[in-house]
Amino acid sequence: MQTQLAAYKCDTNEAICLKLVRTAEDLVDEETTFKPEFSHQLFENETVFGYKELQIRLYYSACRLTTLLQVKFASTVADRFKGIEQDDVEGKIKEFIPLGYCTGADDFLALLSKDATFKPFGELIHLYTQPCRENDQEYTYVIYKADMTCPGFREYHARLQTFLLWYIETASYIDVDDDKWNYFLLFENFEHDGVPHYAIVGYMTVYNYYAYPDKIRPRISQMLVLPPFQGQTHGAHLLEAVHKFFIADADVLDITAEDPSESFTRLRDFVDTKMCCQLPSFATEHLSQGFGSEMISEAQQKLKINKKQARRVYEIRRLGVTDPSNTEKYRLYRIDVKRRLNMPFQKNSREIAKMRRFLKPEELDCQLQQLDIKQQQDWLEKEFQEVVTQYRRTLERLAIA
Ligand SMILES: CC(=O)SCCNC(=O)CCNC(=O)[C@H](O)C(C)(C)COP(=O)(O)OP(=O)(O)OC[C@H]1O[C@@H](n2cnc3c(N)ncnc32)[C@H](O)[C@@H]1OP(=O)(O)O
Repeated sequence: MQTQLAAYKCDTNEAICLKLVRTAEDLVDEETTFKPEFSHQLFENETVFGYKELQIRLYYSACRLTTLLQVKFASTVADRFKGIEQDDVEGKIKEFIPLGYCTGADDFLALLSKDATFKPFGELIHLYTQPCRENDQEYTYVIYKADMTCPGFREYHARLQTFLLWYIETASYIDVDDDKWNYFLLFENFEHDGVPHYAIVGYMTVYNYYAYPDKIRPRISQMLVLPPFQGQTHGAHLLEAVHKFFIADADVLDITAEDPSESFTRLRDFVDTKMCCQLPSFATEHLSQGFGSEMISEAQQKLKINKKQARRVYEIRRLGVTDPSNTEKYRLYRIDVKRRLNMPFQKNSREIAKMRRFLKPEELDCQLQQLDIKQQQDWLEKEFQEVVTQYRRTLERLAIA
C-alpha cells in the first residue's frame, strides 16, 4: 500500500511549468518552458501528494504578464483509493497569484494581443543594445524606474513578484504601500507584426533606508533576471544602471544589499570592480600599499559603493596584479586578506582578556577550549582559499568583458 501511495507523490519543482508567451506557438512549444529553483514557500518539502503526471502550468504573456493557470494530471489518488484525497494544488497557487488570471487557453490567447499596446511604466533611465544569443539579431533593452503612482503598475507588480517565490529562497512579498520602495524594470524591446513590444527581462526592488544624519542608504532587496535571460549580462547592466542612477543623487550615502545570494555576490563583485577600475585610488600602483582611506572615500563618494564592498574590490584588484609565483608578494597578499578574515577572532581575543579578569579559572578553561588555535588557523586557510577562488572567477569575467 505504502509503495502504491508513494507513486502519487510529485516533485513540485518538476511539476511547475513556467512560460513567458510571445506568440500562440509558444504555448505549445516545450522549449520555452522553464522550471522553478524553489517551491518550498508554497509546497512543504517541495512535494504534493495525490497525482500522477502532475503539471502545474503557470504561463504569462511576455509583456503584460497576463496569467494562465492550469493544473493537469493523468489521475488522482482518489480515483484509485476511496477515502484518500489529493492535495489542493490549485487552491495553494491561488493564494499567491493575483486574481484576474485565466484558466482556459482560449481566453489567454484572446488577451495575448493586448501585449502590443503595453508600454513600460515610469521613466527611462538606461538603454543598451546586445545581440540575441539565438539568432544573433541586435536587440534593444530598456531600464525603467517606476513607482506605485504609475497607472496599472500596482497590478503589474503583483503579477511580476510571483516569480520571486521560485527563484529567491527567502523571498517575501513587499509592502507596496510603503513609498520608500524603488522599482527598476528591465525590458527587451522586440518587434512582432511590425509593432514594438516590451517583454519583461528582470527587475529589482530597492528600499530607501535612512542613514545618519541626513542621508539615504538604498538597500537592494530583490533582484531577479528571469531564467530565459540569465547568463547574458542583463544582470550586470541592471545593477550598473541602478548604481549610476543613485550616483547622481546627492542624498544617497552608499548602496547595500539584503541577504545577498552567491550569484548576486559574484555579479556585484564584477560590476563594482569594473566601476572601481576607473578610480585613481584603486590604480595598480596603490594596491600593494594596502586598503586605504582614499579607496573608502572615493568608492563611496563617486560610486556609492560601501566600505565593506570597497574592501572586497581592493582584494580582487590586488589579487589581479599579484603574481602567484612571486612567493613574497603572494605571502603579503595572503596576510592582508587573512587579517581581515581574522577580525572576528581578534574580537574574541579581546573578550578572552576580559574573561580573564572576571571568570574563575575552571570557568575560563571551559571557555578557552572552545577557541582552539589550530581550528582557527585551518578555518582561516579554508576561507582564504574560498575567497581567492571567487575572486579569480571575477577576474576571469573582467578579463573578457
Ligand atoms: C540581494 C538579492 O537580490 S539576492 C538574490 C539575487 N537573485 C537571485 O538569486 C535570483 C536568481 N538569479 C538571478 O536572478 C540572476 O542569476 C542574477 C540576478 C543573480 C544574475 O543575473 P544574470 O543576468 O544572470 O547576470 P549576468 O548574465 O550578468 O551574469 C551571470 C553569469 O553569466 C555569465 N555570463 C554573462 N554573459 C555571458 C556570456 N555572454 N557568455 C558566457 N557567460 C556569460 C557571467 O560571467 C556570470 O557567471 P558567474 O555567475 O559564473 O559569475
